[in-house]
Amino acid sequence: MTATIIDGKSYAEGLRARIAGHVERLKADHGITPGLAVVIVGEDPASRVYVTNKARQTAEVGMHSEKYELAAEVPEAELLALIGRLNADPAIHGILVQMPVPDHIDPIRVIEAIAPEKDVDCFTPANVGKLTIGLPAPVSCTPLGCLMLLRDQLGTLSGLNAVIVGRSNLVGKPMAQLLLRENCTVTIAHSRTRDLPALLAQADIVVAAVGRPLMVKGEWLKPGATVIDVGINRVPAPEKGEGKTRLVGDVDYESALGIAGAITPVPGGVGPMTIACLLANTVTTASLINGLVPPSDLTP
Ligand SMILES: Nc1nc(=O)c2c([nH]1)NC[C@@H]1CN(c3ccc(C(=O)N[C@@H](CCC(=O)O)C(=O)O)cc3)C=[N+]21
Repeated sequence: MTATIIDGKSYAEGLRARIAGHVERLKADHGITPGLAVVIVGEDPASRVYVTNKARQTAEVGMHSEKYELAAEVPEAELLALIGRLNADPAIHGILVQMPVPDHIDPIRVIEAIAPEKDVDCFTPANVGKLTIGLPAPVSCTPLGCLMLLRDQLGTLSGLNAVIVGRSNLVGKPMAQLLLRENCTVTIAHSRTRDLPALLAQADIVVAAVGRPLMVKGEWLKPGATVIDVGINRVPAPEKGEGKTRLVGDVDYESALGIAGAITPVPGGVGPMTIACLLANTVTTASLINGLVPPSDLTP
């Protein structure tokens, strides 16, 4: 048996087309152009390319896009002041500060400065709380993208065993909340978990989000499991030439292919969904800020 490849890139394209339709309607019916501001601090070239891609895709779906590139040594107060101006700007409905920020800046202070109604990452305590009790609010982009792919693949998730590998605030914890809402039986495994293979042998759904290249082995999986690989690890690829690299996930893809029922590739799986869900969240916040019900196909 060979696993179905879950094409996140193509699902994300379709999602962006739907988002463009919602943006069109918000403009035509309500005079609202959803606006997203992306803020990056420092010179990391990979992050810059990635922020540029976000800005481009934002514009492509018809939204207003702003990009702020601050020097690595910018004082924390200056970043907080920018966030304050974006909070007050009626043209902006979503604010994303690219993480991580340089060491002299406290990420918690940055997150807490973002107005929860514009927090398209779902990083603020207010939105994490809303996610937990199921109130309408933006939902963490990567977990939302994973959930959309899982539903598309499986239909109902009710009653399935889901094992999430990784307990980060960014992915593992919000993913657990979303899967609980879907009536999955949820286990969060992490670096201190005693017997990961024994847990995975029971898992109908595996979400791997530990940031360790190729850690989850195909032999550990329950035959037919649906595997969502969140890892995006850049590793050396001497076969491509000296100094070259390639992207791999947290799952040992080659060995998983013969055992899983379905699996997301890296690249082309979860990554493109994360960006599309960022745009989806900006439509959601633009709707909520204006007292409108957000489109139901963009929220869990
Ligand atoms: N406030 C904040 N929110 C984030 O959501 C956030 C962040 N900070 N900091 C960095 C991480 C990383 N992240 C990615 C999203 C998409 C791809 C993506 O599209 N990847 C492509 C490949 C890209 C390539 O080729 O390098 C793929 O998987 O197919 C990658 C990485 C969002 N992050």
